[in-house]
Amino acid sequence: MSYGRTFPLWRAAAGGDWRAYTRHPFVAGLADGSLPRDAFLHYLVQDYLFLVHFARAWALAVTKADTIEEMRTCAATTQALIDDEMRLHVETCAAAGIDAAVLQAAEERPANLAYTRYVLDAGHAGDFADLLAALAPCVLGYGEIGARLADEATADTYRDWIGTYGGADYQALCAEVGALIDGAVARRLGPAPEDSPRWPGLCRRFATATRLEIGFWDMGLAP
Ligand SMILES: Cc1ncc(C[n+]2csc(CCO)c2C)c(N)n1
Repeated sequence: MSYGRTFPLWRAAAGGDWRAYTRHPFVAGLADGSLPRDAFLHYLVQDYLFLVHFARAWALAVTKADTIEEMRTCAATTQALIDDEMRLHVETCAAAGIDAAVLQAAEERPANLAYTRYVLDAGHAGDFADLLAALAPCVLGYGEIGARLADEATADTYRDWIGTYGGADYQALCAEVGALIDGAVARRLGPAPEDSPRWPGLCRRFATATRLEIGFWDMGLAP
């Protein structure tokens, strides 16, 4: 999956950390069904809290956008997050006896806090491009993982999760976000963004968020 022009460059700049994120043992356990159920549910509860803050980050992106088209994509992503993605969490947890009140009252793990607040700070301290560089590993990494597992999964234990991220709707969102990033970077860094003095900083933001994704999977394996 390339999801545009910029993402493959940022992914390459993240080096081995990208592979450690997208081929983490947690991901392998989703693919072959060996991930213990309690680890998965613990991850989902933390991920619900994560999504609350990611919805805030995409809403912040609306306020940092420069064009109506950028605003529209960020507003649509905020809504999809709240209405579609969070539903997977709420419904899967409800089926396991974890109701909405328990989800909302759960305590955030430090790895979760670190990641979500890093992304929000990237948006507060920087501009739209900084925020997108911090958001990209999350959106596009899950797209890459979902597409691969849709092909390679050997068990259907976690088919709902895999179907959410490997499915056509989510893959279309990834293509849209990839195009949003390409346009935003071209608009702010010019036609040869790799030559801009801002380029290394954006690569660094992407790489940091990638490491925080690894930390999130690690946390998932330690209920
Ligand atoms: C730790 C963690 N990383 C990424 C995602 C995936 N994700 C988060 S927000 C969003 C919608 C668009 O931003 C998507 C797909 C997740 N759920 N949990």
